[in-house]
Amino acid sequence: MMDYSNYQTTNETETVLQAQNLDVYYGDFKAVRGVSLNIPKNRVTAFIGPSGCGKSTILRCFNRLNDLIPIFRLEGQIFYQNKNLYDTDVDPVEVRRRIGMVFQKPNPFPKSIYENIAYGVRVNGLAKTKEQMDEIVERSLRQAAIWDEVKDKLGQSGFALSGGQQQRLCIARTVAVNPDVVLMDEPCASLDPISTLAVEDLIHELKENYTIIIVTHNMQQATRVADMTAFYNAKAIEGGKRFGYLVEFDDTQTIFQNPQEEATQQYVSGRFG
Ligand SMILES: Nc1ncnc2c1ncn2[C@@H]1O[C@H](COP(=O)(O)OP(=O)(O)OP(=O)(O)O)[C@@H](O)[C@H]1O
Repeated sequence: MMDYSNYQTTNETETVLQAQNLDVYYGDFKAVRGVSLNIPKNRVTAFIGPSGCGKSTILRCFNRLNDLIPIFRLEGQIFYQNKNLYDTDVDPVEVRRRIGMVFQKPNPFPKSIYENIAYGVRVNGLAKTKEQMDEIVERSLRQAAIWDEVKDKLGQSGFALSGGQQQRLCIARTVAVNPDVVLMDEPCASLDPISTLAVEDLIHELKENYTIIIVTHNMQQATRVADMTAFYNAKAIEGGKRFGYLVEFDDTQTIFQNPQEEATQQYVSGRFG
């Protein structure tokens, strides 16, 4: 298996997250094997690959979200700014503030638009006054390119928005607590094409301030939004199970136009399986 932990990208930049020889187990089942890669700062990295190759599993390892699954176990290391994320003195709640997550289905809180943003800001003690809170709410909604659509109805329920607006509200909620990294697990999977383009435009803008990792099944989307692309594959083992592994990680253009591995070539050209 290829080891990309020392891989230098052509868009050379600082590394924010580094996975080293990552194995992930669900109970006795080793779902992901031997993943090593560096995630570059202020870039968009896409994870692509067939169903079950472990894209979401690996993504969730980066903010310790799998800790919530009792049978989950990880071997190997993940370093976040050179600190092992799984060290015993690391607080997973603080990890999830600094490494935020946007899910496949928009999941606003059953609260007002304003409160969807204010809640996390308040819990994290990031606003001292009402004015500061108002400022953070506005700035976050502006960053998520939804301010103009909601500024006159901040008191209305988040559920009253369209799916695409709800997803941008969830992105605003994520950036409101000043993360470094935003993980996105198929963020456009439940959106129509217009909303998808709005979220993709937003991803372009967000990378100025944040590092983004996006899982996507849509290869055009990877070519539109990602600087780097990691292609994972799944290999069959005894008992009808499959494990996921990293096949190739490179600039998006190289992955789509001139990959090193035959399997990558087949996947990106749609000749797969
Ligand atoms: N909570 C869980 N408990 C047990 N096994 C799990 C759990 N979550 C994922 N798996 C297994 O881990 C493997 C990787 O799943 P994962 O969802 O990470 O893949 P994926 O590439 O994101 O797939 P998809 O593209 O279909 O979302 C699969 O074999 C899956 O069945």
